[in-house]
Amino acid sequence: MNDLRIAIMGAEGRMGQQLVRAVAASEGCVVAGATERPGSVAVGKDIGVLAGLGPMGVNVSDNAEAVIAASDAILDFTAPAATLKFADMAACGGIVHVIGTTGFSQEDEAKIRAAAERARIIKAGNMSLGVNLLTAVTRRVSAALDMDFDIEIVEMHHRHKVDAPSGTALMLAHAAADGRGVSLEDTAVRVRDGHTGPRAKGAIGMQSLRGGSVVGDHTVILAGEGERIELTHRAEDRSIFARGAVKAALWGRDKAPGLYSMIDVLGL
Ligand SMILES: NC(=O)c1ccc[n+]([C@@H]2O[C@H](COP(=O)([O-])OP(=O)(O)OC[C@H]3O[C@@H](n4cnc5c(N)ncnc54)[C@H](O)[C@@H]3O)[C@@H](O)[C@H]2O)c1
Ligand SMILES: O=C(O)C1=N[C@H](C(=O)O)CCC1
Repeated sequence: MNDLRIAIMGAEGRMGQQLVRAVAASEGCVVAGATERPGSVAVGKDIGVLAGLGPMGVNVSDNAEAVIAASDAILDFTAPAATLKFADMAACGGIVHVIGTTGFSQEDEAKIRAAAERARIIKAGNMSLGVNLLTAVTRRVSAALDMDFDIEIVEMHHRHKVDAPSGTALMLAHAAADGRGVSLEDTAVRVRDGHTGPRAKGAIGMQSLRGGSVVGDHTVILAGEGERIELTHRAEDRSIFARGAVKAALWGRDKAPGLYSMIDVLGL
């Protein structure tokens, strides 16, 4: 089988750099292209040099359409507006689109579902093995406990993060809601301020902290009368997300068009 030709979208970003290194270190795939937003100082530069690996002979382009047309898969950790454009382009080519971007609206999510009728999209708010295991555990524990246990999800990220709650917190909240057999839309509480009154029974709370260089911490708290369970994951290095994204691209190469998650990729 030929090596999977992978393009990195947003190659200059915190995740973009990790993705270049992860693809270069993996068997069965090559870095075939890289993009950045028009006007970025990275455009025209060798992606291997930018990632600290030495020349790779692949320059960063601001022409996403051309890069996608020459790729079998794209790894996309950019921004919602960019990801929606890439989803259309990836759907035209029927290629694998790994979406790590977070912060989508409900309308954005509907557009991604529509693109997945033609592309093979693997999308997750967190691509690490640990968080996807935590997601599976959260679903199970939430199913086992009754509504007398209050569920709160606390996340902390670095000062540059622009969306809240994190994509991971939303994944965990959806898993808790699924486990309980309720809809997250009906039970989520994202903000508390002022005279809130007592906690509503069955609410699933999410709280976001921002500061410093924190890569990503998440805790699911299940608080009952006289006892409390806390399930925590701490990301120490962004390479865990990048390795998951490469695994997802390789997994997706022989799949039918559709919208998949890392739970599918990892078989959890
Ligand atoms: N799913 C996961 O496992 C996971 C892990 C880490 C980060 N993320 C998410 O990935 C996204 C990026 O995070 P980051 O910390 O790398 O951010 P970042 O700001 O460092 O990187 C984003 C990059 O995308 C580029 N970009 C924006 N629009 C573009 C366009 N139209 N074409 C090409 N490039 C474009 C930006 O110039 C920037 O270099 C965020 O949504 C974040 O929440 C997800
Ligand atoms: O750094 C970020 O931004 C991260 N985003 C993802 C999220 O929103 O959960 C994953 C963790 C890091």
